[in-house]
Amino acid sequence: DASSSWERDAGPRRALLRDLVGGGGELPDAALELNTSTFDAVLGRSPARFAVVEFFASWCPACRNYKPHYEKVARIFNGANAVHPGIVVMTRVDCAQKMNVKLCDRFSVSHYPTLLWGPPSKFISGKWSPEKEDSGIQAIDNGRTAEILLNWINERLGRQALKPSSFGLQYEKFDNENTLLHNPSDPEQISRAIYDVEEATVEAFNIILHHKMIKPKTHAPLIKFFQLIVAHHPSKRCRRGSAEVLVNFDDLWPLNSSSASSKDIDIPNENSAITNFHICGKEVPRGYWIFCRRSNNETRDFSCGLWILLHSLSVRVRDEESSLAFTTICEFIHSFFACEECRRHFYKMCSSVAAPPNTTRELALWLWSSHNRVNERLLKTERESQTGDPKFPKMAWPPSQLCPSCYRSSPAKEAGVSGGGGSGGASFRVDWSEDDVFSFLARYYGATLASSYKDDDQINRGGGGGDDSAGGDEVASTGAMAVPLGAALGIALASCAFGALACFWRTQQKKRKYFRQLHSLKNI
Ligand SMILES: Cc1cc2nc3c(=O)[nH]c(=O)nc-3n(C[C@H](O)[C@H](O)[C@H](O)COP(=O)(O)OP(=O)(O)OC[C@H]3O[C@@H](n4cnc5c(N)ncnc54)[C@H](O)[C@@H]3O)c2cc1C
Repeated sequence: DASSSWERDAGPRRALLRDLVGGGGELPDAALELNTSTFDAVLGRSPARFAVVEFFASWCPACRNYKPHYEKVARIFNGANAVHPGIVVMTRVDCAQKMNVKLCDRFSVSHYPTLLWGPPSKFISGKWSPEKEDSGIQAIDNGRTAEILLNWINERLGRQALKPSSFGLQYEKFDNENTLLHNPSDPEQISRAIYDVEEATVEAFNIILHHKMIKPKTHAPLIKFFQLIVAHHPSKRCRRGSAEVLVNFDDLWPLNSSSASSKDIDIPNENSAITNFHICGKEVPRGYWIFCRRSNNETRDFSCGLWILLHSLSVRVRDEESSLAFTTICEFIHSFFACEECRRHFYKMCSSVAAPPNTTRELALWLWSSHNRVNERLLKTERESQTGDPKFPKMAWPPSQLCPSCYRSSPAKEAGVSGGGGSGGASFRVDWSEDDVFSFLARYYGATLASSYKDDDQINRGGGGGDDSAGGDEVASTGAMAVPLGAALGIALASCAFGALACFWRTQQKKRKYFRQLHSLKNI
């Protein structure tokens, strides 16, 4: 029968697979990492009857935490030491790599990680979309843990009578390593985090474009987020660059009423107008992570920078803007943070709020406590899977070294060193003094974050050059801003009200439409 023939052929399959993965098959990872140029060839040569492809993004923290689970299953089927080689080939594709963007598009990857299952031949030059049932490829809707994924695979193979019995996991014991350093953030460094905030802003925008995330239903959340960053981004060149994109938004991504809710909005191609817009200016640093720099290869940077961007926005909005800023941040993360677990959890936290924040203080504290809840959850996950950055363990934040007065009582269990634990709500069972926390956040993500921007920009990058340099400009976004974008926009921005900016933008769009109509009438 099918299962015994699989066992009989295990030897040749093993040899073939070893060949396939190269040399002695001693790969650091059991799952095969594929890219655009190897995808079809490797799957085409695979002796396996089925393939699993994990589409992930190297910046996606949830994908990193998922990797040990996926690897556990991959080790059963792939590689020289596989117990059941050649039945299923387990692969992964990094969609964050530019060269793989088209490949990921072919399989309609809209969140990470996405797991697809099917015969290898169906993947070769194949396509998949959630609406197409007949492609021979199927989404693995729940493969959250190694156990669940293996059960799913067992079930599929059982249907095909392709397995001798259910494959089991051989669990490795994870050391509960307790050697993470207690390393609270250096207060001096936060002023340099503004470069990371710029880089995260650019990265977020690139991801949105590359993943064609601008659709009829995400149009409004993106416009609102642009309005928020035009008014309150801590970096002047990001405020200026995003204002230019915002003013041209309707031309770049026209919302055709006939495309209503389902069709994609056409993504501008490489040669189109969008390449003329630089959301944070032309000189924005790339790959320069300072504050968010990782100590090993797997963590931090973009997601760390994104948090800091959100915190820096939260302390800059005005009381009367806080409710709108809250929904804007929630909708932005929900629509555009392609880390599936992250956006789901974050949205849950947004939805569980009884009433939106009414003041800057409420908004900043809500974001801070939500971040601490994420820290608390991840502290446990990262310890179990050893996927955290050992130099930057998750902790109840701010640690007492940064803000002693934030702690009402002695922070015995602070900083996650003791395991944090705690079931109850925000933040590691710390008795916080919220007034002090707010003052600290306002200082830390407000003035301190922007404090050395000017000097650093001039000294470290020779001023960045030209208009895009943040160099001789005032940095703080709150209060009056003068962005040289023409009188009308200048007036709207000078009022620096994010709500007013929304009104202005609508008026501006109407005016543009009116002039366009006038122009076409003249042509007639
Ligand atoms: C909105 C959002 C939701 C996320 N959800 C998930 C998830 O569900 N699962 C997952 O695996 N990953 C999630 N992540 C990623 C995760 O939170 C971290 O960003 C990632 O693990 C990198 O951690 P880090 O050590 O750089 O510190 P980060 O948590 O990224 O924090 C960056 C910096 O912010 C400061 N900070 C820390 N805590 C606070 C706080 N409470 N308030 C203010 N400042 C603080 C510290 O200086 C820290 O270095 C999410 C990220 C974002 C932006």
